[in-house]
Amino acid sequence: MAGVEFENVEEALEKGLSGRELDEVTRILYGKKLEKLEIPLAAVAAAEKAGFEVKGYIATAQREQLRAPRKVRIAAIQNAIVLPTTYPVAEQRHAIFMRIEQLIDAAALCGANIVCLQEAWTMPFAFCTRERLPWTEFAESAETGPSTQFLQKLAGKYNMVIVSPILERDEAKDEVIWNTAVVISNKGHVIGKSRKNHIPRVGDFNESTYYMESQLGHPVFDTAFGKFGINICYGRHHPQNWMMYALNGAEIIFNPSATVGGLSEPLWGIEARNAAIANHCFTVGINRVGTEAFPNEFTSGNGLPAHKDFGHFYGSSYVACPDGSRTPSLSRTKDGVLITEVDLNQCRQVKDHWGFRMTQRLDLYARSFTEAAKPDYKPQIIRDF
Ligand SMILES: NC(=O)NCCC(=O)O
Repeated sequence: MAGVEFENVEEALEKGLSGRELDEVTRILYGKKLEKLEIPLAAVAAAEKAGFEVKGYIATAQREQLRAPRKVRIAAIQNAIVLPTTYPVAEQRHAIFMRIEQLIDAAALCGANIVCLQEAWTMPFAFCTRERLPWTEFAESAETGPSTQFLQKLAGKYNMVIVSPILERDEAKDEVIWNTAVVISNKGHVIGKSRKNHIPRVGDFNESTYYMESQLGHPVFDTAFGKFGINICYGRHHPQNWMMYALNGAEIIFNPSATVGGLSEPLWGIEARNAAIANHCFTVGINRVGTEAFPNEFTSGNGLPAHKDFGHFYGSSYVACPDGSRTPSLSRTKDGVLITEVDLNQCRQVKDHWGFRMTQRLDLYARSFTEAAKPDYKPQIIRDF
């Protein structure tokens, strides 16, 4: 989209509505209103100085007699690339590292326990080009690569778990490239990794040129601050993908993404939120911001002229809760840190209330999926002719 980008849906609602009408529209669209979390002055000052946004919310649970509250502060970080895509790879990456350090420092000031970065955060989202060099040079070892080493220091320093979605080169196995999220513990060691399960072949998202679907299943990481899984970007369109992380015990499912307004924006606020409701867990949608232009033109396979940019990455990161409530979004245009204090006890409380797990009938669907996956499957249709 050319010209000035529209800033934020919630701000537009607040400009147009007020009083009881605003409260009712917000309740119906967003669920129970989440209280604001006070952001420490040092974080506000750092954000103002460096030109990013910090917002905070609190998602409560009922008090229980036998379980203490399990409060965890989740930080979702969204950002634009810093240097043009024509700069040397090492310089582009270093500039992003420096920016991410500012954002993580601010998250730490807000007491973040788990931080998740956006998909392929170390690089421009160059997969639209279908070119290999220089973009594949951003790929690195999940266990020992530069971004892992960089984040290990911050994780240890701030006692925070960090989810780092990168372009991985599996140095131990055929040097193949993967779209991977590395999980770094609050002590600074690599706990493990999860890979993207569903690879897009839509619009300019030509990612199947670079990497294949994960063979690692749906790992859930049991960390000092709760159990979570990572459903990378396009996987959010697949309800079964969310469901499998939840069945493996995830209380939080992160959805680090890179997606543009022209393609997916009307779906964005629905999919992660619906997954939180359906699976009795918290979900965290994180999307990059900005417009990234590439040196060479590429086409979108739709008959329109070749072009050099992808369109606008609309940010709008948010957290959705098991009870259907959600935070407002971060900006559509600015880098930002969204801090959400959640009480993980809400997962089981909502599970007991709505009972979707109890009524899910996995055995029925297991049989149906097995049949539907057969090449000679006949859909169950009853015809009126
Ligand atoms: N990165 C990625 O998977 N993007 C696909 C587009 C979308 O799912 O919105």
